[in-house]
Amino acid sequence: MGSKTVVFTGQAGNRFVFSGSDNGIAGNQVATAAKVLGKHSIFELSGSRHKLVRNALMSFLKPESLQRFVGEIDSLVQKQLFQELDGKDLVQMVGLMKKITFKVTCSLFFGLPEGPEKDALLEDFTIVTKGLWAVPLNVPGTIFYRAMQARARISQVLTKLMQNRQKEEKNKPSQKNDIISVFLRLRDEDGEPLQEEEILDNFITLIIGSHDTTTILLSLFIRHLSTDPKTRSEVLQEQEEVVKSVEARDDGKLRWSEIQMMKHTWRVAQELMRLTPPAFGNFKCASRDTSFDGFDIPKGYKVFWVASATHMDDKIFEDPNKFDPSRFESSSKSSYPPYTYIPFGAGPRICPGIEFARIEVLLIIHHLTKNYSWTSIIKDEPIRREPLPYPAMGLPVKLHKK
Ligand code: HEM
Repeated sequence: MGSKTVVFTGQAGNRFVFSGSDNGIAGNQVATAAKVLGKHSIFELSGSRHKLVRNALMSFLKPESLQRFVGEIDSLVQKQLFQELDGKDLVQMVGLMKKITFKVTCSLFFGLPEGPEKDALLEDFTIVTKGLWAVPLNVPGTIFYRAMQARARISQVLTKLMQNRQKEEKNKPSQKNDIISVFLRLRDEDGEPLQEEEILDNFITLIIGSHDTTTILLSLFIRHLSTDPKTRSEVLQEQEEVVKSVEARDDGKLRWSEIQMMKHTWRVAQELMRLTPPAFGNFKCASRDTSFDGFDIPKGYKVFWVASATHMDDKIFEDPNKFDPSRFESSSKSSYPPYTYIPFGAGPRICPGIEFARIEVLLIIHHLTKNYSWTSIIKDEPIRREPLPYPAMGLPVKLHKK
């Protein structure tokens, strides 16, 4: 990437990197990602502006708020899943999960209607994501150029969406509480609204931050269930209890209390993220001269933290290569120390989407296991990092309707 970079790999280093800007480490990405996401992206912000944008996101993404949306997320998941799977018995699961997570997110966050515009947007986000770590050469034919062109098209769609909402709100103020409304109503400490470009950069960041990471976790989950009968039967057993609980109610609708019942299913997800973190690590930047453990880190140096170094340390996670979701039971003796299990990062910049990812993953796994079983077409399909850890052939499976 052309930047001098310090790599951190242990608990003490993670604590230093994640503990906030007092240590001289800020959130900035490498130059390419900063251009693709935009200079106002939450990843680029620090101090009070970071707090302002983060608090706005959290007002929508915190568990207390998301509880109100469980019914809506569940309907969106079911609609997308069954629409895509109806009548099919051979499915590429990676592509399917990409489509479903993208459509659910765009509907819930932005109220974006179904149609060709949404499909084109998904294509463009795929192109933009490929450009995140490309060489920043903005000439026709390069990955970066294509990413910037796709970003321009995405900007047009999202700007139109924002402007329409602004007009609607002017004519008839509503109580809408999606992300667009949250950002349009947001005021800084001087009472000023955010500029259109600031909102836009953060919408793009939000979709990019949520899309591949959640798709990877779902793909790993679906892949694992087809190869590990013990885990499959444990997950199925828990999901059958959830089905009973939902069916015992008159309206037959899944609620927050049922999400809370899916504890083991989430532990399986946690263990999958320990072994294969969807985000291998992330870049930050030294905002001033600083030092760690006697080593100087000059201002401007990039800092990169790596999740697997602690996730696979046998002094932290006993028998680290063993797949064992029980490590995450709250009663577990082998509870891990802070700053060692970091699939979502840690500290003031810890991923704000954890709870949304948890709900979405649990609902998709719930409806898949309730309605289908599946077998992998490619035995032991490898995971390839390019740089994100996806099943190498897109995870084709044979579906069996229950
Ligand atoms: C399994 C799913 C996910 C994983 C593994 C994941 C992982 C991460 C990681 C590693 C970071 C960087 C933390 C750092 O460098 O300090 C991050 C930040 C972020 N994530 Fe996620 N994420 C996931 C889902 C989501 C979702 C669903 C959303 C949005 C709804 C989201 C939005 C963000 C945002 C906005 C940031 C930047 C936070 C800040 O700088 O304050 N992520 N995520």
